[in-house]
Amino acid sequence: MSQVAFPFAKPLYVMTKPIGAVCNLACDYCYYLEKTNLYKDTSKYVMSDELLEKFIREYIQSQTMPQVLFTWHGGETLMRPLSFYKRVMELQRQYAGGRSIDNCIQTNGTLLNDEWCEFFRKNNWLVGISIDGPQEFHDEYRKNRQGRPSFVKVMQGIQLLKKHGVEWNAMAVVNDYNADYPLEFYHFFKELDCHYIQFAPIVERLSHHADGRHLASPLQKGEKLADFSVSPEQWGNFLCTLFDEWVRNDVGQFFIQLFDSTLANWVGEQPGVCSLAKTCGHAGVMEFNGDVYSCDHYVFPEFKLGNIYEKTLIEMMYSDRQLEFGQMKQKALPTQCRNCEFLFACNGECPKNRFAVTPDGEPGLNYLCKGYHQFFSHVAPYMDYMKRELLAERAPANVMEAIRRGEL
Ligand SMILES: C[S@@+](CC[C@H](N)C(=O)[O-])C[C@H]1O[C@@H](n2cnc3c(N)ncnc32)[C@H](O)[C@@H]1O
Ligand code: SF4
Ligand code: SF4
Ligand code: SF4
Repeated sequence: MSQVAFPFAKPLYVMTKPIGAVCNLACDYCYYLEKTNLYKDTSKYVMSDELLEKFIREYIQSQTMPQVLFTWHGGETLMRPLSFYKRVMELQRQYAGGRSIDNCIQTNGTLLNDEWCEFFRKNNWLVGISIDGPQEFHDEYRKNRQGRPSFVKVMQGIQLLKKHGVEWNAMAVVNDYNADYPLEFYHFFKELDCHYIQFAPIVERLSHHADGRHLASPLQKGEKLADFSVSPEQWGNFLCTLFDEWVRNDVGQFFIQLFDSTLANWVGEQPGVCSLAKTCGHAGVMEFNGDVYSCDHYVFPEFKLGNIYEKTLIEMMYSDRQLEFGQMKQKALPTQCRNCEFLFACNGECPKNRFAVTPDGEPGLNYLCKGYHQFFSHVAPYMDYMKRELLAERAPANVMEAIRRGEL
């Protein structure tokens, strides 16, 4: 058995895939859908009741903190019946042992109905809805297998969540198609009265695997970029334009995860988004059959940590392999990043995107580097201002007034 670090100052965090990669949609850019190919000997990608109970018990008992966060992820989480999640609640109550338990669930929103919403409201679940902005942008890639778009259903789902007073936030991806319209995008979310927004860049490379998967593993070199990927220039312009609007009008009202995380790094706090953190490996993933992987974006055979029937969650999440996976983010930084004035904010971003080469030929540069560098340079004076306000125990939102006074 590998060495296990104990006790833990941080919560142990493992996202769960109760229906594996199975989904009622087939979004063109999805990194997860093709993971069913890893489990070809199964026809049912469904977590058993036995595994669910084992996971819930062990997950709760592995925590050293009084709060426990469960995250239900997919595939499409709502393809499990409501009875599955009612059972989750039952088991959590049974094994809570005095801890306070929170749940969040990520969904495409198309299967929501009154019953689901009542359940989420009653049990205080946080619902993450994937929606890529206005209809034209969303429907470009978020379709079902027959090519039918999903926007109308997602919007019906959001209306139901609102009607029932369910707490929800939006997850939007930025791709080649929607990246040039940051303000249309942002206004759409503001009109929806969505105050917590996560924007994630789409970066994927194509490859051929014998089992039928077609997205490249981070270990593969020289693979072709997928057309739906956002370009570094688009990403930089998207973030800067969005930031300009937000910093003038919406600080403290609308929370854009990447901006909050940038500010966190500016003041030396832990950022909320892993891509800007110093290390990786804090969030594992457990598949429907108990297989545990290093990260949701590293569900590849070479990054499997084991199976919960063979090793404990603690053994896997605190194994040497996982600790190395976490450190690799820093250790593998190219010289350009090590010398970069914004390393403290960027940390070289996600290692999965580090397939570019620096101008002097060193591999391992982040493909989005140019976009991030543009963004950090652009926001630096505002971040400096907000940092000063925070350090003086004043509200960072004062930055808006400073801009109006012409100080920035
Ligand atoms: C894989 S889905 C699973 C949960 C659920 N089916 C949903 O769509 O919300 C989780 C999130 O990943 C996003 N996503 C899909 N493919 C992506 C990719 N290639 N890169 C980054 N995010 C991606 C989706 O838009 C979604 O917000
Ligand atoms: S709805 Fe979610 S899991 Fe399904 S294809 Fe789209 S992004 Fe992937
Ligand atoms: S590999 Fe990327 S997605 Fe995974 S923890 Fe690291 S930064 Fe986050
Ligand atoms: S901006 Fe570019 S050079 Fe600087 S840390 Fe980020 S990826 Fe590296």
